[in-house]
Amino acid sequence: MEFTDVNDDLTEILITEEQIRSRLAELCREIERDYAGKDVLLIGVLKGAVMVMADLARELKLPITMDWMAVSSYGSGTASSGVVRILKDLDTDLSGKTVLIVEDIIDSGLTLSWLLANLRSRGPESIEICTLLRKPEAARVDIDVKYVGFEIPNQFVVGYGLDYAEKYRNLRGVGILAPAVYS
Ligand SMILES: O=P(O)(O)OC[C@H]1O[C@H](OP(=O)(O)OP(=O)(O)O)[C@H](O)[C@@H]1O
Ligand code: HPA
Ligand SMILES: [Mg+2]
Repeated sequence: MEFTDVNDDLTEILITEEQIRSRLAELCREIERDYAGKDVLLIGVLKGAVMVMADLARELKLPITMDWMAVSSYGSGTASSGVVRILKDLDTDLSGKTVLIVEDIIDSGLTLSWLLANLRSRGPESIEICTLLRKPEAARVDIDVKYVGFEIPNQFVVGYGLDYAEKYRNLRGVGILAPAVYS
């Protein structure tokens, strides 16, 4: 699916495929510097982080392993319920591990703040966050995020893994969803 097929559903294309590719490459160079000599466990948060995980992991010139956790707080709406449910837990034991959480978006921050507390209690050596997108104006909790791709306005976005009611995840860039689609 390309943007042209869903143009009516979007008010604006916010970030193109090429901008994502180039920003992820910059972030990877930072991560490579910060983690030189380490084995990094990337933890992807399903389902939204699938695209960023796939591209980030292939761009990184570091020995990495991957694991996945599935949590959901949005269901089929556009606002966080604040209630985070684990739909699938990790397969990996985190004790002593160097962990980098990979997310598509930090919106209210409620999902990650809950996830961080949960993962920290499992005894990793270190734990940091890499997110493609962040909405500073939407933050309801303060989270220390080491790697941020783009700061975006407080509007509901879709594409590159991000969904509305499970749709639009396969768009190659990120666009603002037209309010008419969800109101
Ligand atoms: O900062 P927050 O307000 O908590 O929002 C961010 C979270 O919401 C989305 O997940 P969602 O619950 O939609 O699940 P999904 O990845 O399967 O779409 C997104 O992928 C983040 O995990
Ligand atoms: O803006 C968003 N779009 C899609 N999913 C989301 N989950 C949190 N914020 C968003
Ligand atoms: Mg979602």
